[in-house]
Parts: sequence; C-alpha cells; structure tokens
Amino acid sequence: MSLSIMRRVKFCAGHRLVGHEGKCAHLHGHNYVAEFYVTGDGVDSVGRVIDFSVLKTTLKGWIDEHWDHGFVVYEKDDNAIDLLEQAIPRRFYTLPYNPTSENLARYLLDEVCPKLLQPLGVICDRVVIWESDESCAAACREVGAKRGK
Ligand SMILES: Nc1nc2c(c(=O)[nH]1)N=C([C@H](O)[C@H](O)COP(=O)(O)OP(=O)(O)OP(=O)(O)O)CN2
Repeated sequence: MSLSIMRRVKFCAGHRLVGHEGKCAHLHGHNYVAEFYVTGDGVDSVGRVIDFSVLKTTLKGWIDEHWDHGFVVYEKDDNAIDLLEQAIPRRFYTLPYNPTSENLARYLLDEVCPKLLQPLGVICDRVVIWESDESCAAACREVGAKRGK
C-alpha cells in the first residue's frame, strides 16, 4: 500500500501559446490551480506523509516567487520577451517549451519538485494544472522510476 497526499496552490499568471491557431496566441492570463500529489516512505510518528503546511510553504513559496502575478513565456518567443523586458517592474519567467497547462505541469514535476522536495524526503509523482474550472492537464510518473528503481 502507498499513501499519497495532495496540496493545492492557486496563482495568477499570464502567457501565450506560440503557434496556437486561435485566441490563445494573444497575451492573456488565467487563475491557475496547481495540484501536487506527494508520496513518501510511509508516515512519520504523527501519521503524516509530510505536513500539509510544509508543502504549502515550499511549493507555494516557489510559485509565489517565480510565477504568481507574472508572465510565463516560451524561451523562443523573442517578441513577447522583448515586450515584457520593457515593463517596469519586470516579471516574467521563461520555459524551454510553450507554456501550455501540460508543459507547466511537466516543468513543475520534472524541474521544480525534485529540487524542492528531495531535501524533505518526499516525492511528487503527479502535478495537475487547472487553467480554468473546466480544463486541466496532468503530468505523472511512476515513483519507482523517479527513485531509479
Ligand atoms: N491542451 C491544451 N489546449 C489549450 C491550452 C492548453 O494549455 N492545453 N491552452 C489554451 C489557452 O491558454 C486558452 O486560454 C484556453 O482556451 P479555451 O479553453 O478555449 O478557453 P475558454 O474555456 O476560456 O474558452 P471560451 O470560449 O472563452 O469560453 C487553449 N488550448
């Protein structure tokens, strides 16, 4: 049996999708919800995989610092980057791929969660990004694969 917990983090961010055939090619924003599913080796003496508030401090802390109330843009979107560099104060974050919900989830799962959670002794195996109440994308992996098993 494995035990898993989930912490939600809400944030607002702007983006645009390079190559999108419709309105999402324009700069626009969303009230996102990120869900982080976290597992570990059993539970502590209190019965927790990890305290929810530790996840909040760690994961919301990263999102607040890097994405919340900023733009998340594709690193090859030179035109958007030129524009966002003019803004004072400046606040944007580049991704190595288009900032779709799928890719935001993938980036959090692959790049952010391992760095933040490894020192805490837990693993994130699933990130879900809700772009609206109706649409979400999930990135997931087998925990065994992540642990190199
Ligand atoms: N698979 C994905 N498809 C789309 C993504 C995405 O991240 N993954 N993103 C977008 C755009 O960001 C867009 O803002 C959302 O589009 P859409 O769902 O069409 O927007 P609404 O639900 O607000 O549509 P209304 O027609 O305005 O109600 C597009 N696709």
